[in-house]
Amino acid sequence: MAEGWGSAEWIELAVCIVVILGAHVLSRSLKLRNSLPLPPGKLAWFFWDDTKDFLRSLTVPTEVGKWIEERRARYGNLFKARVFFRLNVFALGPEANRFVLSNDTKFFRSSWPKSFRELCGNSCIVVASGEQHRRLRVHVEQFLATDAVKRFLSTIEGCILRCLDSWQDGDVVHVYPEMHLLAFTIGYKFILGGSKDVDFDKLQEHYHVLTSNVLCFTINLPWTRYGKAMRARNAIHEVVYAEIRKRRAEWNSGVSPFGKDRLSSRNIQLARDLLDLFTFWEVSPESGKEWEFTEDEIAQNVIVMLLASHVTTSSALTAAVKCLATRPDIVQELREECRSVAESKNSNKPITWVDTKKLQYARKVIYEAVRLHAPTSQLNKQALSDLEFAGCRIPKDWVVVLFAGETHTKEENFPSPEVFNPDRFNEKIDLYSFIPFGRGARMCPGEKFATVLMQIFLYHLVQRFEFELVRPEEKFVMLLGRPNTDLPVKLKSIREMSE
Ligand code: HEM
Repeated sequence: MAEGWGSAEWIELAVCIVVILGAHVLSRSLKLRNSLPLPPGKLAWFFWDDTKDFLRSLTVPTEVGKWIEERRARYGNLFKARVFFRLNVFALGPEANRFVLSNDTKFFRSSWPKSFRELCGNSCIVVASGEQHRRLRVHVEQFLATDAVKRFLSTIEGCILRCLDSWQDGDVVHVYPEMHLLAFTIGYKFILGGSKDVDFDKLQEHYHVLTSNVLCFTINLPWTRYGKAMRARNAIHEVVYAEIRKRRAEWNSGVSPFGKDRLSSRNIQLARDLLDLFTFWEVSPESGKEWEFTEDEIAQNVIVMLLASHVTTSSALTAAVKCLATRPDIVQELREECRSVAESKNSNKPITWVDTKKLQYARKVIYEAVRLHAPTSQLNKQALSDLEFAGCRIPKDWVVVLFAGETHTKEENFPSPEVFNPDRFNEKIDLYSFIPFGRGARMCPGEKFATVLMQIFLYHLVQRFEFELVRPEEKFVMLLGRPNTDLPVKLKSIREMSE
């Protein structure tokens, strides 16, 4: 047989057989994949059909949750829909949360609208993927690990006391704008150092323009939302560039707080803020780079961190005040805990890390507030390949949408879900039923920081004031991550009451 065949011909034959067999196996597995059905649901022909109703459910207080509930009743926990310009699978409940979040970055990348990506930048931690995300994440996690938060406690407390000192007996305060300013001020100091050279009011104004227009059509004209947001973003970039150059000039002259050393995991405690961390991180000599991160990468990251921290924390603080204002019994229990911590020390002394550990009821109040009113209610993850979940196929590039708010308010996950009951956190809670900070590889690295900040705020608030809602009948919901109301509350000073 095959007279005259040499070894080259035999190898060619073997390669052909392997290729044919491989193609056969691949086509079988593809057939199998394609034989799985897509999730149920109607894909509207025109993108606007579903988008307008979905948008209403995100922006009109009386419509929140309706769009999802109607489809869940029709199709179950997994359904498809064409919303915005993309194909989505809406996946509800803890099992879907587990599947997606425990495989985040492996099977999924985060999915942000074009305007967000262009305004925040592809190198910022929330948009970056793969190796770039991992590298940024290592830095951010190291910095936000307990030690940096511990060192920052007195600054957090100082800002909170200044806020509460401006509140007087009998005042009506608008909680959301107050919390927004507080969270922005603290974030600014923690992330950008709070330099006196920066015009704080201007910076805050630019942030306001950026955050209110970050989701929009990307038409860059002077009068469009995108045009305004881009100008605000460029102005913030200039502030950050100026600060980086100032610090690098000091470092070059050897007058920085860490002389001419670079920062690394060995001396990370010397970093004054997140900007130092990104600006002076050590570079491996082989890389040939002068600095680990470019000015643009640093600006993108510090800007997105300040955005991610203050928008969410201010919404969560407002939710906590709203929940407490309707439950004097819970305020009383919280007050007792706070007083007992204050009495265990000289109450004029700054709060310590050990004190915050004792504020366990305050922590449960916060968790319960973000369970009921999750600031980041929706997580969007784009499939990196064809996937299988719950007997259905999720095609590559489709976006899986998870809803924290929906999981948090289902009877099967939290009995009597509408009741504000911090004691439910006495029991162990299933990890994927409670996801206000996400889970998995992209879980919020600022959770510890945000929780401690909120504990300290509640610690001082309830020892100083009673508070009641000015408009108790008002519905309180999160619309695109912020409350639908400024939440006016009337204050009664505790000291005045006991006199
Ligand atoms: C109550 C306050 C907060 C809430 C509810 C919250 C919520 C979240 C959620 C749900 C995610 C996950 C998003 C995903 O899976 O794609 C996230 C990510 C993130 N959060 Fe927070 N966050 C809060 C405060 C903070 C603070 C104070 C900081 C910074 C100091 C921060 C920085 C970040 C960053 C950088 C990410 C992106 C992580 C990544 O993509 O790897 N957050 N946050």
